[in-house]
Amino acid sequence: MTSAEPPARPARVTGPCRVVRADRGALLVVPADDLGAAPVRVGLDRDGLVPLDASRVPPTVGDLVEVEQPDDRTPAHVARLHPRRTALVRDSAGRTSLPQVLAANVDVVLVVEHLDPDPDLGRVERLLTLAWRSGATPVVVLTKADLVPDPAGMAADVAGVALGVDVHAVGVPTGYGLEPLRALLGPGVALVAVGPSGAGKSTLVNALAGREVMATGERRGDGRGRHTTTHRELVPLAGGAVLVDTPGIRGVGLVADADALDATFADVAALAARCRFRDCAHRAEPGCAVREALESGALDARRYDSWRRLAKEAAWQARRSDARLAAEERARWRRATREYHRDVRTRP
Ligand SMILES: Nc1nc2c(ncn2[C@@H]2O[C@H](COP(=O)(O)OP(=O)(O)OP(=O)(O)O)[C@@H](O)[C@H]2O)c(=O)[nH]1
Ligand SMILES: [Zn+2]
Repeated sequence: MTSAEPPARPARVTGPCRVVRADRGALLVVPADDLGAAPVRVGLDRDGLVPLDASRVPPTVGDLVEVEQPDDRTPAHVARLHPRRTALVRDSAGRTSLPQVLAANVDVVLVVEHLDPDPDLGRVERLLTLAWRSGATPVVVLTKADLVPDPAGMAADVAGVALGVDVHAVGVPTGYGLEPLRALLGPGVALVAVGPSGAGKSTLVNALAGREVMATGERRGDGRGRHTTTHRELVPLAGGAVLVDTPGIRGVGLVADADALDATFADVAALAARCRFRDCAHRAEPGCAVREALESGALDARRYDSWRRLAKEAAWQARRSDARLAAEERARWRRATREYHRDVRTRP
């Protein structure tokens, strides 16, 4: 393990750096223009937060930070966070906490689903919504193509629920379909792979990387944690691309919002826009374009149910975050009122 310790006097890093791992008290960073460089540890302020515009936020893997070190005797510190181009978020369970940013500045979200057993279309729609919400470009990858007779036909079926998204079928043992995915690994492109356990995320990423960068299902029976304290979570791949792999991303749930749902379900959104009433609930209202499409068969019942379910989740999350905001607003008022009364009391 000693060989993995950083050198006693680490290389000086200043200027824009990418976070390759974020821990409670410190960041591991590499220069933004040399993502394959050996990571350097940079301490954080006591609160673990970093200035971003007028606020302070917890930094996360993938973040671009500005590191300053006036001279060799002063430890390097993080001066500020660059605004995030994209953010993969998880809705945290706490009542007061905001959605947790699992990774920042991800460019491509690989939505990984197996062809054998049959792909779960609802899960693909769910993960596409998560990907759209992040601001990154989703790409669907259907694995285990080598195990089914008609991977192209199955991919066409999935493409029917993944509007505006590239869908690729791949079989890693035979190399089937891997070439078009390699084309995604341009310089500086950051990817994540999301999907259910056993879908083949690690196998796929390792095949693209040409070496083992993600531990596969078989290799983790040894009881050793994959994540040691010096383990980077932003891993260089071939072609200058990087993979973001954290324990949290593997099992990420849904954070939906109305815009992300409209992107995933552009067909249903277009129908809903044609309903007679703007607040149509698509139940029994006259002039409901969604119900008409369901009845004529133009809209698939499974897809409609999937949309309803995710829309309900999104609405629930929106209400919950409204409740949080209201609670925070009340707390701010209480503080302000208390300070006002204190000021009045201490006035000469
Ligand atoms: N035949 C075939 N098997 C595959 C393919 N991709 C993955 N597998 C197998 O599926 C199993 C699960 O693959 P993993 O890559 O570990 O799956 P994962 O999505 O990373 O799973 P977690 O680490 O649990 O999230 C392994 O036994 C792989 O060998 C494929 O394209 N074809
Ligand atoms: Zn309607």
